[in-house]
Amino acid sequence: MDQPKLKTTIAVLGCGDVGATLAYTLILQSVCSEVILVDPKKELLEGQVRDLSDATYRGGSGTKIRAGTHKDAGQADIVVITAGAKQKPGESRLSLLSRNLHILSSIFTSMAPISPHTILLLVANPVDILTYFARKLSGLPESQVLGTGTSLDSARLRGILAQKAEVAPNSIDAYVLGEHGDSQFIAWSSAAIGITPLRLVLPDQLTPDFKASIAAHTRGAAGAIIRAKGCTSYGIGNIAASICKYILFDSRSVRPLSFYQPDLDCCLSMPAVVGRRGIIKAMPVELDEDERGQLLDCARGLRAVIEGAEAELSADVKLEKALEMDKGS
Ligand SMILES: NC(=O)C1=CN([C@@H]2O[C@H](COP(=O)(O)OP(=O)(O)OC[C@H]3O[C@@H](n4cnc5c(N)ncnc54)[C@H](O)[C@@H]3O)[C@@H](O)[C@H]2O)C=CC1
Ligand SMILES: CC(=O)C(=O)O
Repeated sequence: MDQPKLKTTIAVLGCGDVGATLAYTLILQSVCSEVILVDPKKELLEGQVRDLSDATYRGGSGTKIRAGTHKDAGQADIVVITAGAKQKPGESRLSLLSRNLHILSSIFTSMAPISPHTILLLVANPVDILTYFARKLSGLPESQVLGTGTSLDSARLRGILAQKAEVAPNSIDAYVLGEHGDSQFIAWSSAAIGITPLRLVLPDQLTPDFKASIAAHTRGAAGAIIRAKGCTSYGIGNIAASICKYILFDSRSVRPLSFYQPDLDCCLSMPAVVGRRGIIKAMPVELDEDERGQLLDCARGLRAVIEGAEAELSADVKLEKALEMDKGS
């Protein structure tokens, strides 16, 4: 396994609610030696850097924080993309696609040339679709491009199952897989507490109604928080920071992450081993027939969105080329 190198840099693109919370968590947990923040809102960027710097002066975190450009970010060990619009109450993640795909495309233009060793971690929504396009736009190997995917949904699932089973959340081994969005599904057939299958721990409770209510809770968690406070940031800040730590420390942790699935031709979440080179390998998963069907439905839905977005992106590129030619003539 690789040894962590001495200077480690994480660039966080977008320093709104999610980017700033992530940067704060990276500092508190001493994940890297340097955090570079990038945001076109100059005043906000300067304010966040000054405020976050104040958190580094006490307690010996050792992490330095500074403002940077997209070009600087392109040379970082990890680039975390939180740049983009967020959902308003009642809006779906997919409704952000057009806006956030344009932002993503402009980010890769500004970051070029990107270091061939950089790992890209997508957070902005719709995260599975943006992960798919980040892989194409960056030209990086597919193992180096990943999205937080259903890690946050899986954490939420752990939380609710821990309450029901009256055990600590970290004793729950259960995953939400597929899309970080409405077509996500819970892999109930492999859910366990310690080494005990969930069906033995909750023998009377594990009915179709119970499963449906847990799935609705998990799927609806973001919407409920956004209605209450306008954004979600702490859960994702902690999760994205942990993924950065798994990468830089080559920890080989197994997490549900969004990455390219060659057999489905899209990015969605399945369990994977995470280490210094990004996705080290996909873990084999046993799904029952119903779960397998849900996975295929999820992939079909994501493929349809990708095909629509591909047309939009190529129209965009054509328009940019036409404008360039116009300027040149
Ligand atoms: N994957 C997940 O589990 C989660 C994803 N999100 C997503 O994260 C994204 C960010 O959310 P918030 O931070 O709450 O939004 P926000 O609006 O507070 O911050 C977004 C920031 O991105 C910046 N930005 C725009 N274009 C940029 C560019 N080209 N380069 C760098 N920065 C740029 C904006 O100026 C803004 O400051 C949203 O798409 C949201 O849906 C949020 C929570 C969880
Ligand atoms: C906003 C979002 O994607 C989440 O909190 O799950």
